[in-house]
Amino acid sequence: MAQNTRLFSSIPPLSILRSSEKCHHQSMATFSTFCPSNPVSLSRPSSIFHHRCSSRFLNRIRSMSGSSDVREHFGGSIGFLGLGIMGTPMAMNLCNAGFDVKFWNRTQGKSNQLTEMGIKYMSNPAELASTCDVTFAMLADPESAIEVACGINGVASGISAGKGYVDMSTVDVATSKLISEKIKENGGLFLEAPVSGSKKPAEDGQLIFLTAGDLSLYKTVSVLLDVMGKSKYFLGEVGNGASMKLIVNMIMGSMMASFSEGLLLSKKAGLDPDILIKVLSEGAISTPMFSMKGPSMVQSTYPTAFPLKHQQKDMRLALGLADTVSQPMPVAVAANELYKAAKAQGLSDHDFSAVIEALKSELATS
Ligand SMILES: NC(=O)C1=CN([C@@H]2O[C@H](COP(=O)(O)OP(=O)(O)OC[C@H]3O[C@@H](n4cnc5c(N)ncnc54)[C@H](OP(=O)(O)O)[C@@H]3O)[C@@H](O)[C@H]2O)C=CC1
Ligand SMILES: O=CC(=O)O
Repeated sequence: MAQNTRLFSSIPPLSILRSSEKCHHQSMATFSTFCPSNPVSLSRPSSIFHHRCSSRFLNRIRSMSGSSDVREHFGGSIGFLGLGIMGTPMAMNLCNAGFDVKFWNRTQGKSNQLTEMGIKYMSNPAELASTCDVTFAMLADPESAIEVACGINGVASGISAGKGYVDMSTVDVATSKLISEKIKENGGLFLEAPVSGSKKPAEDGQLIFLTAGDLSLYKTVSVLLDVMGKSKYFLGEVGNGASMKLIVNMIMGSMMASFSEGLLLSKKAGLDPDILIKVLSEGAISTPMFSMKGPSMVQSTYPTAFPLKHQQKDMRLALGLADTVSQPMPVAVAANELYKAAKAQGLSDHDFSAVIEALKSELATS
């Protein structure tokens, strides 16, 4: 107990500001971007904010599709880099809400859906960043995030004063800081904004943004984050968003490994795994992840929403984060070994729930 007190007392107090209505931020006048007629006062100084979108306001923004209203909230042009499982629906939501969107993807052929919607393809990230007011990226991993931002014809070589770069890829703190420095050296503003939520929340505009970095850019793009998501946090210094995301995904990855173990044990013990899923859904450890992924796991099918290779990347990066603060991570280390084994079995591009296959292989050889 005493140890816990010491651990948490070293963390600055979080004054997370909540709003039940998107336009009724209870304590922050500076965040009235969407609702200028609704100024509110700053009750406590803080660099950490949380805004929840009210469905009423969200529906209004979404119903503005194609209308000029939406441009009153953000009149600039938007670049989008990385049209994978997540990037494609996110870019489509921005376009459907009436914003002016252009894009680039490494493999041009994968983005036909967007070209068919009339979204213009730019020849490289530098050209995209130089012609857009704000450029978003949703890339696979630290390597691709660095290459696209800092490489030849990268965002940093196209960006200039007043333009913003928002990197939503899940990366580690060092990568995010490196990209931030490069963008700032070239006069741009930087916001890291990894997301919690998978393919379906991306399609439905229900993501949770974990942002950090330039506060003015956060304010500028708030309306765009609200089109793509249901909730957003501003967590202060660059690196805090990355860390928060890695911790969330480390927990998720460990939970999935443990869930897999339970499903297999129920079967071995002569129980029906489908009933286990039902029991879990009714109790205190109920989670949408178990209810949504469990039935297909029982059928040994893993339709990809969150690729297993990305979950293993997040486990690895979260363990790296723990290393920097010398925290032992026995549960996550064990789970990471399973994801590595699943990758070695060729399951990288399957959904991360395919980690159960690595356990099945262990059982078969034990
Ligand atoms: N899927 C999910 O449920 C979630 C994913 N995330 C995170 O979001 C990010 C994107 O995930 P997701 O959309 O699933 O991933 P995908 O694997 O579907 O897409 C990855 C994207 O990165 C691009 N890319 C990969 N390597 C390079 C490179 N070297 N240079 C340029 N572009 C590259 C790919 O381009 P190309 O088409 O050419 O291959 C593609 O556009 C990841 O960081 C992931 O961890 C976060 C929340 C949920
Ligand atoms: O990063 C994955 C997610 O589901 O969140």
